[in-house]
Amino acid sequence: MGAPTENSPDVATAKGPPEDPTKDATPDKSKCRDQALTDEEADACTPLQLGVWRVLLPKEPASKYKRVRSAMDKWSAVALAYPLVLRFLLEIYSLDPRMFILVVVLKLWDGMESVLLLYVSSRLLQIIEVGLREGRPDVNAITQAIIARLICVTFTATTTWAREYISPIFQSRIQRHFEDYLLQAKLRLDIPTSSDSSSKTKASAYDAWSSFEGLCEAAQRAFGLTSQLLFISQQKSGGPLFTTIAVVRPLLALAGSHSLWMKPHVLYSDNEAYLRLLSLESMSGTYYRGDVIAANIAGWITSQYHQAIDALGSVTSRHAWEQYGIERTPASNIISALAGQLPTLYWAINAMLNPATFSMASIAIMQQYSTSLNYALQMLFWDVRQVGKYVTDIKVLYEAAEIQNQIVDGTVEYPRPANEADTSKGMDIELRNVSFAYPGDKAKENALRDVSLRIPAGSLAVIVGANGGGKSTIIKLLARMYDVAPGSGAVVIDGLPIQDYTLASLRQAYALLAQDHRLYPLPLAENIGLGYPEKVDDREMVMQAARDGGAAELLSKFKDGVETNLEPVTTAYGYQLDDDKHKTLKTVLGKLEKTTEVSGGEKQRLVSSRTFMRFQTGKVKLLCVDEPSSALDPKGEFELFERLRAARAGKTLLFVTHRFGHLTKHADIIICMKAGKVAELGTHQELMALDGEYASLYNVQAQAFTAPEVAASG
Ligand SMILES: Nc1ncnc2c1ncn2[C@@H]1O[C@H](COP(=O)(O)OP(=O)(O)OP(=O)(O)O)[C@@H](O)[C@H]1O
Repeated sequence: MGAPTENSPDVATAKGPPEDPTKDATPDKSKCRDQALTDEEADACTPLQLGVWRVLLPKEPASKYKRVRSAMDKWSAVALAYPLVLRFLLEIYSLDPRMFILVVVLKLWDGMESVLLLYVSSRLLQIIEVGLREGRPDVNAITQAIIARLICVTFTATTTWAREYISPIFQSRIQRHFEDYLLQAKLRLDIPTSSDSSSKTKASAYDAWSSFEGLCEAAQRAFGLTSQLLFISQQKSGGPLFTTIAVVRPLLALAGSHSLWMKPHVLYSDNEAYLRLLSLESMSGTYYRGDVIAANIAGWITSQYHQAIDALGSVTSRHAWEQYGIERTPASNIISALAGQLPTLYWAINAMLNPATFSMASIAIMQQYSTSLNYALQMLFWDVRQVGKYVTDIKVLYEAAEIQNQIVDGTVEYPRPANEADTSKGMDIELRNVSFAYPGDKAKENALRDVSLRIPAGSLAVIVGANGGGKSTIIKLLARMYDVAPGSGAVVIDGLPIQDYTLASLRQAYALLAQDHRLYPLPLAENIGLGYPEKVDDREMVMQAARDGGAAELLSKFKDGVETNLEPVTTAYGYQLDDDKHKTLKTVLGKLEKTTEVSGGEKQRLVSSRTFMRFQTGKVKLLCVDEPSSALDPKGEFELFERLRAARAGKTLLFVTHRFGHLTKHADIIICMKAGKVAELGTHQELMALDGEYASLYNVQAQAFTAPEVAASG
């Protein structure tokens, strides 16, 4: 992104007079079309500009009738989801029936207690009123009312405590249950499905709890409001007319309330000056520290930052959620405030028409009723509006287990019986006219273009070529991390299309060693042992794998040996720690946060050991090695390749590398890739004789050792 220019619409606005935050909050279709939206997308959205923020809302139907229909459709969808909600509630009930009932009863009681408090308070006020009027307080009645109020308050405090005490326990039960369910749902997803942004993998166990709590809350509010309405409408100081008047204000407030928070929307900033500010600000963080210091660009960052501030001018960056609710005129605020005075007006008119009913207690009671109803209604509307979200969350939760993987499982077990395919030497691989583009890829050219090649069982094949040539993509297709689209060629394994085999059996026969493998946040023994999960606890096998992978020496460096967890999950968190006053706490926090660092090469050795552990299954028929040696020293690299070659019996070996030497010398077949195509194919001698792409890549590296000055210094 370049610096803001005069032509940038946002920057141009920024230089104008201070702007009314809601001024731009009008549909602005032309601007929407200016952005990176297709015509179809622009037609489906209503864009708003709120300061630096651009908000895209789904288009509402134009006519009022259609809007009402659309709202009704939304609610009928919520209503139709009741079997799912019932399933959800029954599932939670079955986790702990007693606790479920307790939580629900306590919630409903919460709704009732405001009515009880209203009753006791109004009773007390009436007794005091009578006492004042007669000049002689009814001590008995006052005592009784106060005792009743104290009991009521104590009971309320106890139930509140019980709710607070029980809720976290039940929340943990519910979350653990759904975490377990989601863990399984997510673990079964393949790479294209889990990276698909539209997939339902965003379900969370916390949402399960909050949906349950929210549904209980909505039920409690509805229960509470109904009991209040019934109670107040039957009181002398209340009555049906008063009740109706008292709910006018909250109803008006509801009709006039605009909250972006509750609406489906997409929010982003398209203000170049603001985006530049964010980028520059992020460069002050620890992530860029080293680069910023080395390049000595602190001064440049500061000056660019000031320029971006000037360019932003007075355009507000206050969050769009806060800006959205601001009205353009005070009209609705005034109407709502006046509506809030209706109960007082009612009381005043009533007092004038029926002076006998006039009393200080009655006005206090009315005020109480009206405040209580106002609050109960607002809370009910708030919670009921959320019900749609809870129902959606519950749907998403259950859909997580039903997501169809994009990689469809086959039916044939690998390896096939010996009479159908001989796999004793390893896996036989063929790519027939394969073209492949990554899902959602924006590149002009496919990652692979009409690639045909054959790697006979037991061969040592090496793929070389320039960056982005498609080398790793071939390996990913062989692991069925992705599938070739129908009609774009075929990957054939031992004579059958790769899709025919069951994924589990195929992956057992496959070992992948790549440069970007991660260490799991588990002890090293498990990190290595998980190459062969069934034998993960067999320390002898793990140590053998560590020796083969070149990690044995490294393991002996750690106090806890193979039990060391290099990257444990950290939960330590410090809050409000002062550098001077809380030195000890800071030291403790520092220790808790500390992870053990190992070098890139050492990490690679641990990951390589996992591959050697996998060899011990005896089922590996294809070993794919994708540049695992970039972090290794030359000796480590040589030893790794030698040990991998030594373990090649019964396996096809496929290496991706940029380094010519040990591997290319031993290769039965070299595949030279360029821009997604097979540029050349053959042995080292054959390709050198061609004097093409391979020879040119080889010569660049060879020159470094044969150039005259090197030869002279040697
Ligand atoms: N996950 C992905 N999504 C989209 N495009 C990708 C993805 N992975 C790779 N590509 C693109 O596919 C093309 C081939 O990538 P590939 O990783 O196979 O190249 P390579 O030959 O292994 O490169 P290198 O030598 O740099 O590792 C590149 O243009 C790359 O940008």
